[in-house]
Amino acid sequence: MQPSPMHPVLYEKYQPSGSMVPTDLVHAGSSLDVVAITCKGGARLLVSKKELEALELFIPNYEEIDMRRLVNTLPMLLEERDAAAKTSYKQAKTNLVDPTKDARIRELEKMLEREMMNVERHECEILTLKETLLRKDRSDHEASLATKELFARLDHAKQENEDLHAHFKDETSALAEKHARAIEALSAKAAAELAATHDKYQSDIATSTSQFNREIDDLNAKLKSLMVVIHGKDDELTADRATIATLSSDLAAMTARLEAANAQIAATNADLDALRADHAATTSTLAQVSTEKASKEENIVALTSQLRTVEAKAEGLYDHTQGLVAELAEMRSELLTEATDMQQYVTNAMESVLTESQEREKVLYDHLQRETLERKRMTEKYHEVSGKIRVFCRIRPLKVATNEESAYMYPKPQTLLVASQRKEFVFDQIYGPDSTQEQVYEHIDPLVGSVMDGYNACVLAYGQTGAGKTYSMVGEPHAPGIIPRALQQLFAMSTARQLMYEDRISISMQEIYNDQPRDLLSKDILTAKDTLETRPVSSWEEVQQVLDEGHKNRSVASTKMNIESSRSHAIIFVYVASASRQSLEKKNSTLCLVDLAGSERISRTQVTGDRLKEAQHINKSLSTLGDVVHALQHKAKHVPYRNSKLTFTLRDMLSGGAKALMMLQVSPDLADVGESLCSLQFGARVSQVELGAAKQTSVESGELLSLKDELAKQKLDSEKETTRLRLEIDQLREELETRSTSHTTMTAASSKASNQSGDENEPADDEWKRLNTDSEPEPEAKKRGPRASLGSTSSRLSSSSSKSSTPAAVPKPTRTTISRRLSLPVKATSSSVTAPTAASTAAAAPTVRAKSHSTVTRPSRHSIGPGEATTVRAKMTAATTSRLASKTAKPAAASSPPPRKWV
Ligand SMILES: Nc1ncnc2c1ncn2[C@@H]1O[C@H](COP(=O)(O)OP(=O)(O)OP(=O)(O)O)[C@@H](O)[C@H]1O
Repeated sequence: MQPSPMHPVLYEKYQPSGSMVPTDLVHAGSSLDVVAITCKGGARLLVSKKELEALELFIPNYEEIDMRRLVNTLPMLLEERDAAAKTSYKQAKTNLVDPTKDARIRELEKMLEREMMNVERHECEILTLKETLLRKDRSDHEASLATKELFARLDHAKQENEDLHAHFKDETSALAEKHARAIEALSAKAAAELAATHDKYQSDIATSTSQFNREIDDLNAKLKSLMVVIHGKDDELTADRATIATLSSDLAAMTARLEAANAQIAATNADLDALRADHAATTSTLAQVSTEKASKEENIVALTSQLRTVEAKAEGLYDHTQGLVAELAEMRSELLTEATDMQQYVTNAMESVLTESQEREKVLYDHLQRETLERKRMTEKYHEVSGKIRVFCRIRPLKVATNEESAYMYPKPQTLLVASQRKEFVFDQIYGPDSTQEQVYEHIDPLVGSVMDGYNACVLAYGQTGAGKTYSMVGEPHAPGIIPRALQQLFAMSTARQLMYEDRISISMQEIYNDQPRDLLSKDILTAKDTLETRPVSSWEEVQQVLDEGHKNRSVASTKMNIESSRSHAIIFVYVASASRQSLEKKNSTLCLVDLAGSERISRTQVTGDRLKEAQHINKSLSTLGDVVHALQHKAKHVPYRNSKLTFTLRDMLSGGAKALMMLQVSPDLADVGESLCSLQFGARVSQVELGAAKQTSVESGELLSLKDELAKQKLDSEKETTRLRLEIDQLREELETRSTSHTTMTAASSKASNQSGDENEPADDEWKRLNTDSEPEPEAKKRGPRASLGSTSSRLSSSSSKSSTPAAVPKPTRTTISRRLSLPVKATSSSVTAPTAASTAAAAPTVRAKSHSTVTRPSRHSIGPGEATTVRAKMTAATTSRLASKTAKPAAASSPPPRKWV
């Protein structure tokens, strides 16, 4: 068999390392006119001789060229060679025509054309196969994309499932069903989608596989047919074998690729299996969830049934509760009514308790008031009965300028300790530097009140100069002292009892300056014959005016110890004449308020001139006061009242007829301790004085009036008796004259006895005369005379003699207006006192001396009463005396006390 002029290009790669060309190829090449050439890299290529010729013609260094390039280039080279050969053939034909060769050439040309067509067809087939493979790749890619999408959706479904699951846990039983349905729907949908996708994918794969298989089958069939053609054509198609081999190798490659695709498909299937497993797991989870759901539903059913049971019970309970609520509302309304009643009851009870407690409180307060008053009364009574002079001690505050400590301590109540001297003094009251005027007056108030009950009372302030006597007695505008308070109290009491009593109050003021009494209202020096000017006052305003007037006239001077020192003893007499509107009883009492001049140590004050004289007089009068106190303390028979004008003026107040209180003023300054000690010792002595029980200066009552009638009757009887006795005496005288002289001795003895009784009043007159002329102490023998009775002051004040025309020559003191002591506070209550009428004033005990200094007779200031009583008493005395002396001598004349004068 002739080798074809055109061999298909077959190439094979051999080992460059000297491996031999296969013998069959060598053989085939030789037999088929094929030559094996070596290309670049030792690759062996089988080429036909024509091709070799063309290579040698056009590419002589073909051994250095890549085998593939050579293979690709070969057809072109052949065409070139053919074209060159044709050209040369045409030239030769033109030169030499060979019909056999021409036919052969034509035949070869046709064969070549056929072969080329075959090659083109094969190439078309290969392209078709490539296209099929590409389509398959695309379908694989699409399948993988679909799978990915499916996975994504599955993940999404899983996520949703998880979300729903998470939500499922939190949802209540009411939402469980809905949730489960959603999960179920989603699961079903996902499963359906998955199944659909899977089915589609499977069908796609199956379609692709079947198509591919069909194509492979077709290709195999075609290959087979080709092989058949090739084998059928045997030698002619040897060249085609290479092509078939190439195609086979391509097919093998494609098969490998197909296997790879199958492996990929398997992997995809594995993924699908995994997906299925996931799906199965999801399905099992769903089944579990469904189971749980079912169990929950069962629970819900059970709970629902329980709920129904409970609801049924609740309904029953609700009905029961409704009944209870109604009952409760009823009870509540009942309770409310009861509570309202109770509240009302409690309110009423509380009100009644409150009212009761208020009444009780009022009763207790009244009781307390009564008790307090009773205590005061009892205290007063005690002092009244004991007749002691009360001593209140007051310590003035330290002067601001001096920053010293106080000289005193107060270890116990009513006790004062002079720290530096270690001496203790006990007084009825002790007022410290912080004490107020109110506190002081609180304890003086009962004493002043007793004046309205008919007692005489005296308050006298004693102490060293500057110790606060005037402050306590007079006070200051913002802190009134004892005098204004006492007068206000008297007016207040008078107003309070005006329905029961008719009170008339009048005032006298005097000072004793340099042992010379002076009327502060009339400004006159008082002599023995003078009486004090008395001003009736009916209101506090009037009192203020009188006090202001009197204080303006006081002797005050500035000293080293006190800027405004009182240089005289100031005495205020307040006369109270009361008449009971019911029993017609009358009482006259006097309140004596004394602001003594202050004692001073002349060596310390170093005063000279008038001040020295004043100081000497002050000290002397105070020392006579000490003598009086000493005498009273030791109950001496004679009390030296007459030794000074001061003691003589105060004799009634210091002799048992009055309640006396001494305000002992002391200075807290350490420098004044010496003087203070003297004052305190004096106060201690005074506190031991017992004046005797004070008596009410009662006077005239309705009983007394009837007694007076009886006395008048008795007087008539006694006068008759006297006449009868006189007759008897006359008869007896005649008998005596006619009888013997032996009766003369008896008559002489009776006349002697009569003379003795007439001398009894002499000491009082002597004393009176002595005091009028001389103020020196009386001899002891003379002091034994009877003590001046309370009536003496009254007698003094009731003197009808006119004022002495020549006052004693006393040096006038320097007078300073003490404005601070004049502005005493006004109390509205006092102004309401009814002013006594002129007639009643005239009828009252003190007879007022007019401003014109005309002297009028004033009855006793104290207790003696009107002239009738004195007359009755005198007549009774006369009757008794005449009765006693009826058998002895002539009756003695009734003696009345001589009129008492000031000095
Ligand atoms: N208890 C007190 N509270 C406040 N000040 C007081 C008190 N006692 C006295 N004083 C003041 O002390 C000073 C002297 O007082 P006061 O003039 O009353 O003394 P006195 O004893 O009357 O003196 P004299 O004997 O010289 O007249 C005054 O300025 C007075 O205001």
